[in-house]
Amino acid sequence: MSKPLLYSCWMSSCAWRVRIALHLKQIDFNVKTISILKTGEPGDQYSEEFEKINPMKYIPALEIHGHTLIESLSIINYLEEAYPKRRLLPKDIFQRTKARAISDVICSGIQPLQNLKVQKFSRPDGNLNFEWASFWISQGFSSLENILKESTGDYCVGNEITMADCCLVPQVANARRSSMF
Ligand SMILES: O=C(O)/C=C/C(=O)CC(=O)CC(=O)O
Repeated sequence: MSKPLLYSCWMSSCAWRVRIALHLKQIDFNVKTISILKTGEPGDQYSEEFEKINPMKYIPALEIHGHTLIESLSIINYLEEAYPKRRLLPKDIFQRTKARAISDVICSGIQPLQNLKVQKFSRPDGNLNFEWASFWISQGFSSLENILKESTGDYCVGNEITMADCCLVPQVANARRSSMF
């Protein structure tokens, strides 16, 4: 079998979630870089070639076993089912639901509000809008802190790494990049 191929970019928090999951599950993979932010020209996610990979024009996408998977959480859920060895969801059903909920909060409630295209659309000059990004990340993190108070141990949910941690770490990096800290 050829190695899985991840369409990724160093600055993409969405792709980073999947990179963490692949590494935790010790799955060897190749990377095809999609530069999502370029000066003076559209990022590679807008190329005709990449639109065929993911019509949403977002990374990540993962080519694996002859299939192309999109959306970071769907990909992580696939990895969890296909490669159960190093679990990313707790055994307990309520802990599992918490891990999924925290992942959803980050992936649906925080990150999309500071996506590159959203930041650019929020300014008349079409440049990145760090003030906008910081505002929404800060709002989201305030709520997330309260959610984590109920679930956290060494990690987001209890004392085992879960998919919630795969989502949190890259989001903290996004916050740093938007000069929140
Ligand atoms: O906003 C865009 O044009 C593209 C976004 C993505 O490809 C998703 C992504 O990686 C967003 C991020 O984590 O920065």
